[in-house]
Amino acid sequence: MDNADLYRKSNSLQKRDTLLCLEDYANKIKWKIINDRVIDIGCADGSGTTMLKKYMPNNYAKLVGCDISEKMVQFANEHHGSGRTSFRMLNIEGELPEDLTGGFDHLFSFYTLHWIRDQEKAFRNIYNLLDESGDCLLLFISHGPIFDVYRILARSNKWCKWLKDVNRYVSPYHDSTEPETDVSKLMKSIGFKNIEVKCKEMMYFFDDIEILKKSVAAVNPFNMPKDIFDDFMDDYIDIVRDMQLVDEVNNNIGEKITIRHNYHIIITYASK
Ligand SMILES: C[S@@+](CC[C@H](N)C(=O)[O-])C[C@H]1O[C@@H](n2cnc3c(N)ncnc32)[C@H](O)[C@@H]1O
Ligand SMILES: CC(C)=CCC/C(C)=C/CC/C(C)=C/C(=O)O
Repeated sequence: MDNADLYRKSNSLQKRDTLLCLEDYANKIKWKIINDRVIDIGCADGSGTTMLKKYMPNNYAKLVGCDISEKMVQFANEHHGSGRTSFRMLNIEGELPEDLTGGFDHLFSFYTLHWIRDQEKAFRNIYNLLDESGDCLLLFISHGPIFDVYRILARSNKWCKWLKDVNRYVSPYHDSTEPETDVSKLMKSIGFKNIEVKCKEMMYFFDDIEILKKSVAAVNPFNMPKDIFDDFMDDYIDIVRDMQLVDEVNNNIGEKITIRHNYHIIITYASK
């Protein structure tokens, strides 16, 4: 996924949940009197990073959005970079650049950590990005039907060739019966303190099939030729229908279709 403009236009679900999370948790963040240094991991187009400003003191020192995608970082700098706000490449499960280590008072990450295979490395990096007594607020998917649909398509003769690495893109907690315990134990083992982990059941309704298709396309991780992607999406939607997630209601002004999306997210607050 590196189409920043498509993601910008098709991330209402992610934006809604990020705002709900910030409304609930922003008052837990231990803001300094002045010169807070803030980092956002997995910034994508940068609009979520900019949203953070509404919940931060105005006198912050710097706000750095990071992403593994060069295209996302370039788009974010062009559209949201200014003064104390900048964007740079960083692989949160890679080696930390020296200049970032211990450099932040607060770390945020929304809808990113479920993309990460090496959870221990990523959480250790989060710990090491924080200055002493720094804190973090993280939101990521634990369980979601999108991953079940990926797995069904990966088992089909038609799509197995393009989805060979399907489990690379399934949340590490999708099959877990105790995701809260998994995350809490991992963070405790790394040395985090004041650990709060909540698994929340969420529901979101897509107003029509085309909106759902664009939302799925915006986070599509599979590399396949453009000329077969529409067919892939049609088969994707057929499986969503088979899962009884599409409600077709006939009202007096014609057929109304909504797609019900039930999923679980993990929200984590902790300090160093
Ligand atoms: C679904 S977007 C979330 C964007 C934004 N945080 C939001 O909530 O709308 C996930 C982002 O994480 C980035 N990402 C995936 N793996 C990453 C990694 N290992 N390190 C840093 N960013 C990564 C992707 O490039 C993508 O831009
Ligand atoms: C009914 C159904 C399968 C809906 C999928 C909805 C959707 C596009 C979820 C996004 C999941 C995801 C990986 C988000 C992200 O990383 O931002």
